[in-house]
Amino acid sequence: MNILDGKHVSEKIKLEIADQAAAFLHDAGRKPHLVAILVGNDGGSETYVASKMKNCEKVGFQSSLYRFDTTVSENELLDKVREINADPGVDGLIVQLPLPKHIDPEKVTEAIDPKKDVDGFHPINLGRMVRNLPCYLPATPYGILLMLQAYNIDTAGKHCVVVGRSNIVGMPMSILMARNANPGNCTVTLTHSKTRDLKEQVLQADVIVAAIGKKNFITADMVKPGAVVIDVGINREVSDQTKSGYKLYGDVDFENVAPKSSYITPVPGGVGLMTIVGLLKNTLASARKEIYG
Ligand SMILES: Nc1nc(=O)c2c([nH]1)NC[C@@H]1CN(c3ccc(C(=O)N[C@@H](CCC(=O)O)C(=O)O)cc3)C=[N+]21
Repeated sequence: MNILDGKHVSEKIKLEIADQAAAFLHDAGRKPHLVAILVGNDGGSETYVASKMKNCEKVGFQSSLYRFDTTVSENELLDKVREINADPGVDGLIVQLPLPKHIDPEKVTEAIDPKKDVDGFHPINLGRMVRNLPCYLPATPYGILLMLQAYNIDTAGKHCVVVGRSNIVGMPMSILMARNANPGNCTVTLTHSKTRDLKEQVLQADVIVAAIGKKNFITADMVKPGAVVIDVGINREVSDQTKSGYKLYGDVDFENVAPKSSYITPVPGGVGLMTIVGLLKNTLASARKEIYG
């Protein structure tokens, strides 16, 4: 069993990004600039956005955070998105999800200029991804691809079983793993809450991507010996054992699955850290006009 070390890989890639950000500053006279919009004060969202901002500073990006109260109207939020779209000094814009119920996340996502959509959530970027055209890949799937690449894991011809069909992880991940690309070239099964005999499906997998959102959902009896296990879960539980007051659990029963796997991502210290790298790489690509010119 080998640990896919998100800490190590993300730090290494961040050094490369920092070099490229410094070169961009030298050439363009400004830093790559990421803007985040955060609505309300969901505990998870607070931590992730804070981490994104902190990592921007670390690699020499400018970052700005716009906060809104939960009571903000959809129109007010859309106005802010349009204002940032029009600002030539901004390269990337993300609106942290989830949003309060009275705001349609689809409307907000589609209001973001696809050229600044460094989350890769806009239907234009999604469509371009499906067609294997240059685009911003969604940060978490992108981070997973970078992790597989970092460890030279060859996925061609393998059977990949994705568990969970969310717009931000499971669905795009299933498309990326099936594409004619490396990593990719897998035979993909996308499973979800209505899948029958889920255990039998997952047992077929050479590569498992677990993105369900339930602690310890993937147990050792579901895993073929030698499988590559990618755990996207970030389930928080209150704990007085940690400084932060909470403990993170993945979707995989790590303790029992790890000995059966060939490679496995830990939580924390795995996919979450790579997600941030995906976002930083998209923001740099936007500043350098690599995707849309
Ligand atoms: N518009 C939007 N874009 C996102 O990219 C987005 C989002 N909304 N909503 C929620 C998910 C979740 N997400 C994570 C980012 C970093 C960690 C991360 O850094 N995790 C650390 C630990 C963090 C901790 O200690 O809480 C780790 O796994 O080691 C996790 C999860 C981005 N998301």
